[in-house]
Amino acid sequence: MRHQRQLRLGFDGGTERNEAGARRSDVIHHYAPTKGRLGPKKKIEKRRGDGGNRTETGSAFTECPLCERKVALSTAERHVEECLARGGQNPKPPRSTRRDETEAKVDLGPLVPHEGELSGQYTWLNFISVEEEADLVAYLDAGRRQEWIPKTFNGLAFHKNWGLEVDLRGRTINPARHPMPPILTRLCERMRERGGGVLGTFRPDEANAIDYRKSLGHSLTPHFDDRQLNGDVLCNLCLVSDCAMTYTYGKKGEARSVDVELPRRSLQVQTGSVRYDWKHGISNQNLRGERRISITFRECRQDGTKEEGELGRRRWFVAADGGQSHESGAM
Ligand SMILES: O=C(O)CCC(=O)C(=O)O
Ligand SMILES: [Fe+2]
Repeated sequence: MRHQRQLRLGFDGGTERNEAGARRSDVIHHYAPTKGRLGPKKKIEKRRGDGGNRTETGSAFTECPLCERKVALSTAERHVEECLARGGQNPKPPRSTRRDETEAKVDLGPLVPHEGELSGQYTWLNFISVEEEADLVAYLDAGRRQEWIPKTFNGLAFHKNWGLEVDLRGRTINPARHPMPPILTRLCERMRERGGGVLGTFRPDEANAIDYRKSLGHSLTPHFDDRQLNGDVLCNLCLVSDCAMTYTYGKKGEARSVDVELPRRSLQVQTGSVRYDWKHGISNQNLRGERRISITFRECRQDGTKEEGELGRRRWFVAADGGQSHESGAM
């Protein structure tokens, strides 16, 4: 059965009319998507007066009523247009049940792919030596440019960051206040030069370190690193002690979960399905030692900023019913 759905679209303060000349309160599209997966109650509706960055639940994401993917408010307009053009077909169906076709063809170099269902998850064992690990920890603890600071976002721990700064609330990418230091850029070069096809073009321009203390109850709550502002590849360097990272897929109650061991001095790579379809987190009990440090390397999607600029003039206010997102994961 096809459901008639209502999509109410609008523009932010100062822009009373869209390009077609319609008043913003008049811009209502009715359409019947090809799939009837959504109930008739489900609608996207604009909300006025908050700059268009947050839904009523405070989320920077909303659910597309057509494909049901979570999309950033800042990119919702383009997404819905593309989705409409596809007749409501999900533009990126979850890939969790199949391995990326590229995986078979790419030279993996030292990357060991997950043996089970986590397509796009790789481990590079002994990415750094014992001496390099000691130097890195000493560098981080010396805190000459930045001290460890407590964080509450995505779970309690201490953290610091380098390189471009992703503002998850404002949906912008800002210049670096703390440039990536040579001790980290050397590691980025190693990833690119020795990491085979998966990392061959990886040029991280941001990194964050997290310092977990088991006795303080630290953990990493399940999250996606930002799927609009961060790039396709994430690399987590593991220091001081081992842990198990838990990947979860699907809605609460019916979610599948898979634990992956992350040995100290290894580099974990997340891309493809594991990066986009599975949340990742680390429970306190899965920290194997009293202290664990991770450094996560990412590429920012610079086009995310450009898009934000282009859309700045006519931002969408989109609030999906109950559409609170668990995104906003990246540090
Ligand atoms: O601690 C880790 O290994 C992962 C950290 C992480 O997921 C993040 O910073 O987004
Ligand atoms: Fe993460």
